Amino acid sequence: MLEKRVMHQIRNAVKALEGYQNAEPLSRFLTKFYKSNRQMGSTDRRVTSRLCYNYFRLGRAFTDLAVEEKLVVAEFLCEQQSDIVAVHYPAWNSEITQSVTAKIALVEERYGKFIHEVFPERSQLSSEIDTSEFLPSLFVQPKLFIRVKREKLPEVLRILERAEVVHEHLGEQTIAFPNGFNVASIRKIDGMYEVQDLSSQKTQSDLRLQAGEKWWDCCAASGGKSLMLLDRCPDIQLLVSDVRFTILRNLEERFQQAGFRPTDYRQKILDLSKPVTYLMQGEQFDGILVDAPCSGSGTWGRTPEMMAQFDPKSLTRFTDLQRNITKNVLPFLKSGGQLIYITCSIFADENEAITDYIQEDLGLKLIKQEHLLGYHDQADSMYIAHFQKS
Ligand SMILES: C[S@@+](CC[C@H](N)C(=O)[O-])C[C@H]1O[C@@H](n2cnc3c(N)ncnc32)[C@H](O)[C@@H]1O
Repeated sequence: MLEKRVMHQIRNAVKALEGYQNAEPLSRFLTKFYKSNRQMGSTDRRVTSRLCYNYFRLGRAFTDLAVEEKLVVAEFLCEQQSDIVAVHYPAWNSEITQSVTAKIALVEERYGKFIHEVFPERSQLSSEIDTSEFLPSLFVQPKLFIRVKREKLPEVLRILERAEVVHEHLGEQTIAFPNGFNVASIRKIDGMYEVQDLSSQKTQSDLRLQAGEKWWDCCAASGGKSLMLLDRCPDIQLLVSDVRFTILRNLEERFQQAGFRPTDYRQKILDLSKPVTYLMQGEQFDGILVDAPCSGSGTWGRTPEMMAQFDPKSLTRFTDLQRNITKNVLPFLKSGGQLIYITCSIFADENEAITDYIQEDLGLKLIKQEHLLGYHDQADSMYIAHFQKS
């Protein structure tokens, strides 16, 4: 019976993996896959998603193994209980609750060294990244984090406790939930929080903000960092911009849900890969936030399919864009103003090398740079550098 069920689970996962063409995020593909395979019930869908995500957590390792065998290895490394391991490799079943490091050793006993093959372009990693901690963390699904509005924290904590929801209050405004938790199902806290990774929440801890200051979030996307700025200091004058019109529409919706009115901020569509002087009417800002487009390599724990797909040549496209964006916003920063450069990358070319460029070529003074190493906390890893214009 168990064997039959496991065969069925593997068949579903293999079918999904064969259909996935790498052209879109795995989550989007799986939603479509389940729509066109309506016979799959909720358990089938849950197990298929888990198997596919675990499969991609092996990154570029085990390329010579059959998909079925790779699934067994992935389940062993990523899970604490697995019928697939129990059926296909019972010798590992009693070891499955061991630490990831111990399980890596067991896998290496059977297949030889593999851990350094998981992550692409390891030689490019910022020197701050400790691979002995980072690589094993790739087999652990990150947690879900929310940032609660300052004034709503006691109420949110009360509601979560009454509803007996498993959560950790990590201090200040941050609450963590086990991975896979559907926070939207707690309707009573609607509008009181934003889903935002722990490291992302830490990017503004050192920021000095004063009422009346003019700030520009120039790669705003749907406004995660901007909402945090306004939460810290609602009386700043905020401009948000992004190259994509559709994304700013999402921002408007999100700001509205968070209780902000369209008059609380201004928005522009700006392509900062080119100079934008003619569109900025001589504006000057006290602070500019550059949350730059990047490889996203610090977030691949959430999107492990990207590890296998990543094309190292795309790094130059990102680093050129990062240089151009920082250069093109600089004329609009007041003298004495702050520039905050952020990536969710762990590659030195997108982090320290851009910081060197901003200091040496653009002439800004580096105040502080920091890697927010999420692998200690089941969170994303990010980089932040804080500059001042003389
Ligand atoms: C890392 S995301 C920003 C995330 C956002 N700040 C947040 O906290 O949710 C980078 C953004 O840069 C934007 N971007 C990409 N190319 C750009 C360009 N040439 N000019 C301006 N923005 C650009 C992307 O559309 C994307 O929304």
